[in-house]
Amino acid sequence: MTAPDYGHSFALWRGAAAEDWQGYTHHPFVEGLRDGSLPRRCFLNYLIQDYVFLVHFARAWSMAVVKSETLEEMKTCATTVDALVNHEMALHIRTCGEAGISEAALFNATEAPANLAYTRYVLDAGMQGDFLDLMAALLPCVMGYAEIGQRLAQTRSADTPYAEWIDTYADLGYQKMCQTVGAMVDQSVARRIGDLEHAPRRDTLQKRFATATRLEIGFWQMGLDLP
Ligand SMILES: Cc1ncc(CN)c(N)n1
Repeated sequence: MTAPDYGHSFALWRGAAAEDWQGYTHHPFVEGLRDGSLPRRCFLNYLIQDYVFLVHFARAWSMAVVKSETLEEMKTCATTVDALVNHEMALHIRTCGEAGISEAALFNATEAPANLAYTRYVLDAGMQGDFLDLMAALLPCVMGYAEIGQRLAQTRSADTPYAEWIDTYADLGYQKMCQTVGAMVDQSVARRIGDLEHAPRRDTLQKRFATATRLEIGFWQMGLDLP
């Protein structure tokens, strides 16, 4: 399988967080989506939480619009907000709707602690830091699902009931968005701090990426550990 190109900064951050990245992208929840063994109630509970997650993630990407320094950054971040609220969430609304869960119920769902911790961590990264702090905390979410979607589309069981979920993230449109975001982050890094590998902020940014990656693991785990 050829590794998709999501940019140099992402590749550095991902490489330095390799063990956590593996734990995130190959979590038992993900394997359950791939082979179809994930219980339906776990999937629905995850989707409910993920709807709320996406609401707050859209807020974080909106903050990135505010913290942009160029029109190009602004456009890419605004497009990502649109992709989250108008496209990705459609999957959640449709699938939960088929299970009798209304959109109002999704919007008003009580956030699980792992969900709350993750989204507020990212929002805080943006409030305390700058555009790059925000990007380092946001990339595991965006690129991780792109990697998972691509791998699962190629290796899933023919009869997994989670094909629609997998296709949402394997989709060319989603993959292209990740490449655009990855290229933007490379330019944003170069513009603000030059060579990432030798920048004084290298470790801080790396830490933000690694923390968000571990919070993704916690999110999957929440999906398995039903209340
Ligand atoms: C928790 C989580 N992480 C990432 C994604 C992909 N946008 C998502 N929907 N949910």
